[in-house]
This record gives sequence, structure tokens and C-alpha cells, in this order.
Amino acid sequence: MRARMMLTTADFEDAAREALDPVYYDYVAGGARDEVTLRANREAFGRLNLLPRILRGRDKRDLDRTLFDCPMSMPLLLSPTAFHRLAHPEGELATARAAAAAGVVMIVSMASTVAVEDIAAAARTVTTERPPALWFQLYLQPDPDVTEALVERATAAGCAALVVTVDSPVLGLHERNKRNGFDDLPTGMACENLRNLRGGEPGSVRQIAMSAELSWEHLDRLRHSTRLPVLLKGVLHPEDARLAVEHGVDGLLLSNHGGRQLDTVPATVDLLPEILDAVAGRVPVLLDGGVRRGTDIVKALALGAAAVGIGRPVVWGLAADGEDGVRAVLELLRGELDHTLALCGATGVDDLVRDLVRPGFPGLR
Ligand SMILES: Cc1cc2nc3c(=O)[nH]c(=O)nc-3n(C[C@H](O)[C@H](O)[C@H](O)COP(=O)(O)O)c2cc1C
Ligand SMILES: O=C(O)C(=O)c1ccccc1
Repeated sequence: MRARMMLTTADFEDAAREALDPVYYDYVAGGARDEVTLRANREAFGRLNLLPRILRGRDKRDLDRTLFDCPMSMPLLLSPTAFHRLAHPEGELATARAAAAAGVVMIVSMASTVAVEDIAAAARTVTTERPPALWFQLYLQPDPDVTEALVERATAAGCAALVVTVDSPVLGLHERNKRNGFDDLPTGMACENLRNLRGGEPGSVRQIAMSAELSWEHLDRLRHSTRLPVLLKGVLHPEDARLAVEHGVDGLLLSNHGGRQLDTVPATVDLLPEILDAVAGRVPVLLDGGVRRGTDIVKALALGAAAVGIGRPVVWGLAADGEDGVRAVLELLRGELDHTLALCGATGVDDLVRDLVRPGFPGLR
């Protein structure tokens, strides 16, 4: 049999589907309820068209960008995803090495199955000349002391920014997980960032409190307790984007959690112009949700995103081939990004403007 050619992120999803226990595949692939938003993220990119410029490009294009003092080899980062050891025995260690080798930021999930200190050590084995480019995602905890202990842990491990996920007053409901009876980690895996956080905590998934009573006061308290840049992940209403800036956040990661929280919210790329108008250039706006192609990255950047994140494609790479698989996913997206820039007549990622993107022309869907 001919070996499968791994040319696209979809090829990695196919390989992951074959490699993974179907229960874990469903956990990663799935979205909330009817999965309307999960599909919308992809469909929205599909509805946008690119209108390239001619006779103005260059042979070698600039892909690099610096955000919050973190140099990135391209404006693509690893959005936080939980439980990497479900996908591969090395879990987040493999992911971190791949991200560091590719020169991109990994946002470590609070619910990682390897401790953030060990993830940072793995990244350091690859990048010796600069600190590992890790940011840390957290859910604000109703007990501010728990949040503070987590932040201290992530900061001591060398994380360079905090990404606070605010779209989860309660956990989204995934009917795939219900049908499969998946509601906990298997024996031998734990949420290692929560183990022994303040006392003898076991690191169980249930230690992650989702609370509908969190308020801007909790965020203010965090904002004043750390010198790290704070980004909010999961702001969807433009009014909340305005409030977030007023409360001193350093950036937004525009995200609908990959269609995993409230179903039927809009696709992130459709919301991007409104959010950018609300923020009015005061802080960078990053975006994730449905990014699978170089053309998706170019569309989001041209509309004004400072960088884009990928969630599931990272886990597909990891499940398919560990560190090499994640690296391959990142490199194929880098290649597609560069190729798309060339075809658009752009000299680099800083040369993308809004008028490259048009709403879909009829017949081009
Ligand atoms: C398996 C899985 C686990 C996730 N875990 C987290 C998490 O722990 N924290 C968080 O803020 N977002 C989490 N997310 C959401 C991602 O950060 C991201 O917003 C989303 O996956 C982006 O969409 P994409 O998968 O279409 O690229 C998770 C997503 C998936 C698929
Ligand atoms: O699965 C998720 O999307 C997610 O965000 C999460 C939250 C808490 C624990 C594990 C995963």
C-alpha cells in the first residue's frame, strides 16, 4: 500500500481518527450541542474570498512578528487545548518541543496533563538561546487564592503571558461525550498544574471550578496581582471588548472555544471587524476557530488580526506522529501561509490590508 501523503491538516485529522480511541477522537473533534458554531467557523472562512494584487511581491517574504515582546517566526500560535496525553504518551512535552522548534508560541492549557514546569523544560531543550515561548491559559477560580497560586506557578515556570478564558461560566455540553460516557481522565493521567497546588490536591479534572458568579472584580484582582500581559480569551460581544480594554487587558483572543461552549454563536472571523472597531487599535486582537489553511490565516490577518491560533490541528498532529506530527502541521501551515502571501502579491505578513478580503462572490463558495 502506498504511504498516505500528509499534505494538509485534513490528512492529519484522518490519521488521528485512525490512531485514536474513538471516544477521545470525539472529545477533540466535537463541539457543543448541534455543533452549529463548530461548522460555522469553517464555513465563514469559506465564504470570504481573496482579491490579490499583482506585480508588487517579492521572492523572500517576511513572516515573523513580535507580540507582547515574544518574537514569533510567524503569526500562528498554539491555542490552549487540554489533555494532550490522551493523544500521545508524551503529551504536552512533545507539543512544546515542536512549538519551540518551529519558533511559535504555545499557550499551555491550565488542564494540561504534564506540569507547566516540565513543559517549559521540554521547550528549553530545543531553544537554548531564548526563553521558551510559552503563555499560560487559566480559568479564573472563584477562590482568588487558587487563581493566584496558579499564576505564581506559571510565572515561576517562565510563562510570558496569561490568557484568561472567560467564555465558560459553566462547561459547554458535548452530546458526543455524554453518549460516550467520557467525563474524566483515565487512570494514570491528571491535571498536573492542579496537583499539589497549595496542599495535597490530586490534580483531578473536578478541581477546575467553572463559576457563573465570576465578575470583572475577579479579573481586576488578577490584573493587579501580576506584571505579565493579560489577554482575555472568549470575548464575543463588542461591548465586552470595550469593557475589557477599560479594565486594562493587554490583548484579546477572539474565540468561540472552537464551537465548544455556547452553540450558535457566530464564527469568529465574521465577528472580527466588529471587535476590531470596538477595540479601536488600543490592544492587539488575536483570533482562533476553524483555521486550517494558509488562506484562512491570510484572511484573518488581512482583516486585522494580530495572529491566529489553531486548536484541533495540533492535537491531530500529536495523535498522528507525536512531536514530528505537530511540527509537520506547523510547517505545512507555514508553507501555505507563505505561498498564499506570494499569490496575493504581498511582501510579508505586515503587507496585508483589508481590501484583500471580499465577501463571497456568488458561485465561489
Ligand atoms: C480538545 C480541546 C481542548 C480544549 N481545551 C481548552 C482549554 O483547556 N482551555 C481553553 O481556553 N480552550 C480550550 N480549547 C479551545 C481552544 O483553545 C481553541 O479556542 C479552539 O480549539 C480553536 O478552534 P479550532 O480547534 O477550530 O482551531 C480546547 C479545544 C479543544 C478542541
Ligand atoms: O475541552 C475543552 O474545550 C476545555 O476547555 C476544557 C476545560 C476544562 C477541562 C478540560 C477541558
